[in-house]
Amino acid sequence: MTPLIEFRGVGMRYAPPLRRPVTALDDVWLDVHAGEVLGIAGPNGAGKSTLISILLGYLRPSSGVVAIDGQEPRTYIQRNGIGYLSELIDVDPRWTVREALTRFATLGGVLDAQIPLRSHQLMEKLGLGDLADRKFKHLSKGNKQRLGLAQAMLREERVLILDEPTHGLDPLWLMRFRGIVAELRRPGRAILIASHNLEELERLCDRVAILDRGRVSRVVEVTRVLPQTAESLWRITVARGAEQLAHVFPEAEDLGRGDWAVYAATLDALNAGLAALIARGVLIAGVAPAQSALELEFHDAVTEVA
Ligand SMILES: Nc1ncnc2c1ncn2[C@@H]1O[C@H](COP(=O)(O)OP(=O)(O)OP(=O)(O)O)[C@@H](O)[C@H]1O
Repeated sequence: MTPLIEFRGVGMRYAPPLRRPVTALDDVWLDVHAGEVLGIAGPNGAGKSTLISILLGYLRPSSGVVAIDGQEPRTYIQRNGIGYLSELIDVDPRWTVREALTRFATLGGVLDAQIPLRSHQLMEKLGLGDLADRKFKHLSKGNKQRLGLAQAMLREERVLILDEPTHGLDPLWLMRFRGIVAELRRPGRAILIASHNLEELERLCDRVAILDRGRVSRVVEVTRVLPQTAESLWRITVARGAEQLAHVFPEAEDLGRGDWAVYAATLDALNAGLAALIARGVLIAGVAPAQSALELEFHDAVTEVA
């Protein structure tokens, strides 16, 4: 199956006047298929924004080829449009939420007759209904982010790019956002999410590309299967009987607030240890990997810069 988005040996070198050139992307190969949600992670300066700018047609790569549905990004976007949530949405501070959405819809080519209903639906979905007449300058950061999401969803584009989409969202909207992304999934659509929040990416994406200093260091298939490494670190939360821990897990480390870090080589060993603790009267309130599988991959993939 041909990917909907293709990066083929893409390089990007900035050459700012009077400053040393910077290689922001170096030989990037990446495919995103229709129906897929792909995460982009990487430390500061890894090249995430540059990659997105190239995909949006704002920048032309210095080398290699980027194609959306087999076309050069600008050509594809002129013909089909693209859903895009920028890291920080910025509009005329005097516009109300309704005005902003209407203008975005007009610019995006939504038919005039469909704009009121479409705007209304999205304002309701994103909890902006009561804020429809509030000016942009009076919106909180989270409200602005939800307005940004609404504008990115105005049209049923096949490509959706979300740059730090959960920035500023409160815990309630963070949870709702997962449902929104699930709803946005379509067999014919590719969704790209750039974020520093690995936990979010792990929940939302099928695969996560980890960028490090301009290169795709690795692409991680995200599964909800717990890591089965030779030696795994687990966080267990103990409601009662913590003094028993050292008998079963001699290297248990107190993380505070009832949380303990314990090593167990396998899931079987972990379960045997938990059973032994329960037999000793320990009341366990929670068990989770101390680091998620994606966090472990991220730390392995990203080399520390001295
Ligand atoms: N316009 C520019 N001119 C010169 N160098 C630039 C320019 N834009 C980005 N860079 C450099 O390119 C590299 C990649 O930057 P980019 O903004 O793409 O990274 P990022 O992964 O999005 O970082 P962050 O997580 O901090 O937003 C960095 O070294 C950055 O300093």
